[in-house]
Amino acid sequence: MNVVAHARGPDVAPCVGEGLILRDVEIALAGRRLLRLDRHVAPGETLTVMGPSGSGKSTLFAFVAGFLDPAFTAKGSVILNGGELTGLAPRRRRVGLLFQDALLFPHMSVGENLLFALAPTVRGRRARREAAERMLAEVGLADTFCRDPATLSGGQAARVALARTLLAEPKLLLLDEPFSRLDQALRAATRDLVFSRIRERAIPAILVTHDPADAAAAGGDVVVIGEGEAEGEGAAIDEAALASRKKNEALASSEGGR
Ligand SMILES: Nc1ncnc2c1ncn2[C@@H]1O[C@H](COP(=O)(O)OP(=O)(O)OP(=O)(O)O)[C@@H](O)[C@H]1O
Repeated sequence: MNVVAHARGPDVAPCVGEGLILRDVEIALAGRRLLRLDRHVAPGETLTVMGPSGSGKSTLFAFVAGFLDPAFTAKGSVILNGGELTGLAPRRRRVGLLFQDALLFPHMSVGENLLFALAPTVRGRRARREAAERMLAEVGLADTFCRDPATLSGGQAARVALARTLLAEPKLLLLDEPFSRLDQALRAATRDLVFSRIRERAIPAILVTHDPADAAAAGGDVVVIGEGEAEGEGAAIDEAALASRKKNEALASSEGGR
């Protein structure tokens, strides 16, 4: 067990090189700079990126995941757990993505969707099925292995998408407005599930959202990119993030004291 990777709390500094570093990342389109970022995201933390439509949020994800359109030029480093990602083929980057839509394969059962993504390190038909069943139980969907994805509610489909992403054992998660299609009640529950799994597994994550409540639930730093940045809106976002951070730190220190 890698105890260091799971250690958290205000008094436990992450080891050098852990997590995600975006170092002097600059992306330009037709010679005009779209965005610049210089950030460290510790294991289990989520950096929230906000900005108006067209400010480059999806482009940032494409760059980090390795499928940036050649129309853009990019500079800088993306370093994950000490290793440089830029230059690696997308499938070798171990980046998990969650989108607005669950994007489940409609011709496969829920379980088959999960098995499709399962890391190849789990060998043997039975072990693979058990791993998928365990993950479904973890997201509150035990006994849905044979279900047709078309029969799931939006919230259930979002949970299956999370389970599928986690089964691939990603080292980094990119969350592209994954809660925006859910109604208010489901949204809160799904957010809690996603961010608790991110913290438990000590995965660094980046969240793109337009909703300050998502940013607050993520609990990490918030960056606002693009020309549309409004002072008042930024301040409200920072306040929400700060309140959530304080709550997380209080939780972490009470856990550490146990
Ligand atoms: N393949 C492409 N070729 C040229 N320009 C592009 C391409 N893809 C996106 N763009 C432009 O790049 C800019 C950034 O787009 P991007 O999709 O990253 O914005 P976004 O912040 O994710 O927007 P939204 O919130 O609407 O999803 C926009 O001006 C967009 O029109």
